Amino acid sequence: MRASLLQIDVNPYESVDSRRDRVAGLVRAQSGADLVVLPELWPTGAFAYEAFEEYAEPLDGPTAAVLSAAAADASVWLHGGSVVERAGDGTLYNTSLVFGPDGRLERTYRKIHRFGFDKGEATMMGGGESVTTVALPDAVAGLATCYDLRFPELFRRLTDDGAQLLVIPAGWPARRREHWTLLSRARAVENQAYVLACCSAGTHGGVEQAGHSQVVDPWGEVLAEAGEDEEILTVDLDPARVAKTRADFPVLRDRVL
Ligand SMILES: NC(=O)CCC(=O)C(=O)O
Repeated sequence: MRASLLQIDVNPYESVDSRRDRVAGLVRAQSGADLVVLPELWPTGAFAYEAFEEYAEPLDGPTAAVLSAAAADASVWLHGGSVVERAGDGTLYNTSLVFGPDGRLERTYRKIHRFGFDKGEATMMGGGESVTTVALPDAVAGLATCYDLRFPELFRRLTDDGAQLLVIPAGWPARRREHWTLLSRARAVENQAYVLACCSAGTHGGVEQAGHSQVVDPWGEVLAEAGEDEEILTVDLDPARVAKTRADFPVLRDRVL
């Protein structure tokens, strides 16, 4: 199973429309992959709070349309990172969209843990309530977004629900980069699962992004790690390694709580 993580530069040097077109072109170029992953809130950047209202969109909005077409053209599963969703009642959510290779929207996930303490998404957005997995042809993927990474109980729930890959789009700040790479590895080791952690690059809303997207195997080995600039990581995964790791070193079996 081949996965491509697109570490997109979210600097505000291009409009949201041009970025959508550029990202769609990058997705179309990944036709050899089985799964393509984008970062959190890549159209605006995760810290461009002032742009959230303007670019909020329904689940069949402009970003979904562009991603659906790109997934179908490349014939790939596409985890489209996340968008600012405007729900029917007007509430905003940080919502991930997963498309199948025919361009159909197969799954959505509303970020459960909102970041921002007393501002930002914590006050502007609603929190998701559903722990969400999606069955890909070769593996079950568990969905989480950025700040969710700090909450191991979510990942244990995903593992209990059958997740073999933990897919985490993010807009993680560079000033906490050590936490990003450390926690990504920790979630892989403690759940004996692949972690596909896809961050953005660049600076927006005054926040420099961590980059350093990485793919970690079920033993905690980093198979690939990006630098700080826009970059594409392409990695071959063997989902059978998840079952083998869990059988050879059965810590999940030995849980007490
Ligand atoms: N976009 C986010 O969720 C940021 C999370 C973050 O900055 C942190 O956990 O640290």
